[in-house]
Amino acid sequence: MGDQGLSSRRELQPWKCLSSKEILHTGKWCTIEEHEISLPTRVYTEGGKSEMSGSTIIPKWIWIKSPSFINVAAVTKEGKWVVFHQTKYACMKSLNSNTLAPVGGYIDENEEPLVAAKRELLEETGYVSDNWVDLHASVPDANRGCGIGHLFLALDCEFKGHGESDDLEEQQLLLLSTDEIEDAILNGEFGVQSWIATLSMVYSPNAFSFTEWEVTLLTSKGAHPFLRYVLRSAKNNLLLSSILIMFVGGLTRMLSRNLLFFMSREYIEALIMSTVEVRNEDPLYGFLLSYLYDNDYLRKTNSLIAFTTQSKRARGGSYLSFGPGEGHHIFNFDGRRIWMSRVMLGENFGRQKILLQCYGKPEPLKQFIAAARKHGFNRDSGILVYTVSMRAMGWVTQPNSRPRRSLKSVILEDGRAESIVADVEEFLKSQTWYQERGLGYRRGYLFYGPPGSGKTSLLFGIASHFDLSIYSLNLSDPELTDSLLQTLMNQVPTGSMVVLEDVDSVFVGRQSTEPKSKSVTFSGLLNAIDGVAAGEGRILFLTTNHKEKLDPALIRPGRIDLEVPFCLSTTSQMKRLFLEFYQGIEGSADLSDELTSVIPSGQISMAKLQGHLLKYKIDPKSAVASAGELVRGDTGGSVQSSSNEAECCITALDEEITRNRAEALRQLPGPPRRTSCPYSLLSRIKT
Ligand SMILES: Nc1ncnc2c1ncn2[C@@H]1O[C@H](COP(=O)(O)OP(=O)(O)OP(=O)(O)O)[C@@H](O)[C@H]1O
Repeated sequence: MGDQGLSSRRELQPWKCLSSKEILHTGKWCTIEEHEISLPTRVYTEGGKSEMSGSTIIPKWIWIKSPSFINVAAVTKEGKWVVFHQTKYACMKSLNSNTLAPVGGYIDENEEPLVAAKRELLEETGYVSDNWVDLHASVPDANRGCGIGHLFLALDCEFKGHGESDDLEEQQLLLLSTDEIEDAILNGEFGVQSWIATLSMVYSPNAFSFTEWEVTLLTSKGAHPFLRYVLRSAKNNLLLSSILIMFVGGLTRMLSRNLLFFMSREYIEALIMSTVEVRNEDPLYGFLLSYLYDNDYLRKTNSLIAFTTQSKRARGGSYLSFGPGEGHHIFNFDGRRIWMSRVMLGENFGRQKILLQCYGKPEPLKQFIAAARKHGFNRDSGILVYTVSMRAMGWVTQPNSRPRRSLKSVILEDGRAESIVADVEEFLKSQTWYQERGLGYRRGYLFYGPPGSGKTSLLFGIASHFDLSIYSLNLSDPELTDSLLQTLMNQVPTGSMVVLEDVDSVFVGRQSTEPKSKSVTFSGLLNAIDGVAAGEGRILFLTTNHKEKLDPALIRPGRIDLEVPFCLSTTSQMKRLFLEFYQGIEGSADLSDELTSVIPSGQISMAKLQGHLLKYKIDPKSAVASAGELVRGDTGGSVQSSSNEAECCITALDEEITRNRAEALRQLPGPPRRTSCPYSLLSRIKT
């Protein structure tokens, strides 16, 4: 009707507010007013013309005043979009869903919108930017007002420290790629219109002042800062702008979206460059960091990160190391140029990756990684101990996380350590044997006995001897759930040791010692040990001071194949520890006899004796002279001791081995046993 369909715009008559009355005031968040409105009336005449004809009065037009606000589309230097995954009251109540959200917040009284935008960006995310683009100001509600929304684009954002958001909702900071933002907009993941507007205005090729090519250039990782500068300058310079827009815009429009992809940096990179990615879950990650620093590859870098590495050589057992900081680094390896990026994944710093790139085939990268690995293993070659990071929701380790321990240094009754080691060895070489018989390729050991009797020490001795990694689980971690435990067990590589220490402190019988905790249940633990998800080829070690508190189901054959008792020190153990300690000192042998005449067998733990000897490092005579204080009124452990306990303990081990052997043989299925049967070794253990 009338002037519909014309592209030229004619002058329009605005509504007039004749009077206003406040009907509700709730402090700074909301004031509701009644406005008396005069509404100009236009009538359309024949021939499509229109003219004003008086006015209509609306006596009570509801008008809402609420604070103006800002929204910021923030893009990091690496080309990632900083957004939140949030639960918002209105989105939940009206749309029944969580939402993605850009940075946003209300403008304080007398505050400039840009100042508010900078403040909110820092407070909410910890990022700052020197490159701001004022996108637009608009009202959220066409009829009722509700303040003004000022929309901004912040480019080249840099992380300066953790934000201190005063937002009330639960939220999670995300760093998304441009593709992910596009998908999220199109999939309706942003639940508020001003947010969609903020991001679309930047992203959409035609919607606002930036072309798609410009956005790609402005937000792409590694875009040359000079190009960014030229582009932004061009926005303020008519001549340069025209040339650039003619050139870039013309080119962009000539090419279809798909063609643009083929010109993209990623595609060109994929064509001419090789990339290797290393995640921090892998020990290689730590090896790479140390290798880069130790070999001076980072001399041109001024962004470093410091960390501590354990060392056998350095005093105090550790030394300071440096690695490349977050971001990009370039170095030459064997005459080849390598580009390296260290990237933090997601909103927390528990998960990281390193990207290594070079032109052409990946050979230089492979050689570089092999060299870093060798360097890592050679440097101090400690044992890799993996623990669970709840932030990373997985296993994490550092190179050389624990120094090695020789088996010789763990003093048990003669031949005991060797027997257990032989059992592990037989298991490690019997994978085919297990497979042929359809048996789960798993073995479990229970180390039980008083504190300080060498259970943990033997674990590390075994790991060092076979060069195995240790995956250590803390079952009492309240964050650890049944399903996470299953996932973790499933991730343990073949031929690794899984260690659950002090199980009795988590479960007495089937009862959790922390009844209110949401952590692992007893059945969850059993499933993780031998359920479908239990890792193949893993060796399980449970340790406890109180075997009697454990539910028989936990240690039944199949879950635990060998129970190994540890005892308070026997006479022969004490003698050997003493002689090890004072080796080379004359008269030690006689003194060791004297020591064992003062301390009867089965009275104190090896840890306690070791602690005593440490007080007299070079003075064995005084160590023996004061040894009486060790046995006066103290058993050295929470497990009741008796003078013949050590001997009982030895007998117990013999019995365990016999029981295990019988049990194992009973369980063997069909095919005839071959000489490589792992249990053939058990007959060797029993002397
Ligand atoms: N049999 C042993 N031979 C050599 N050293 C030992 C022995 N037992 C204990 N020690 C020493 O005592 C300390 C504690 O030992 P360890 O942690 O292995 O004991 P544990 O049995 O695992 O104790 P807990 O039950 O409290 O965990 C270590 O420093 C270790 O060197």
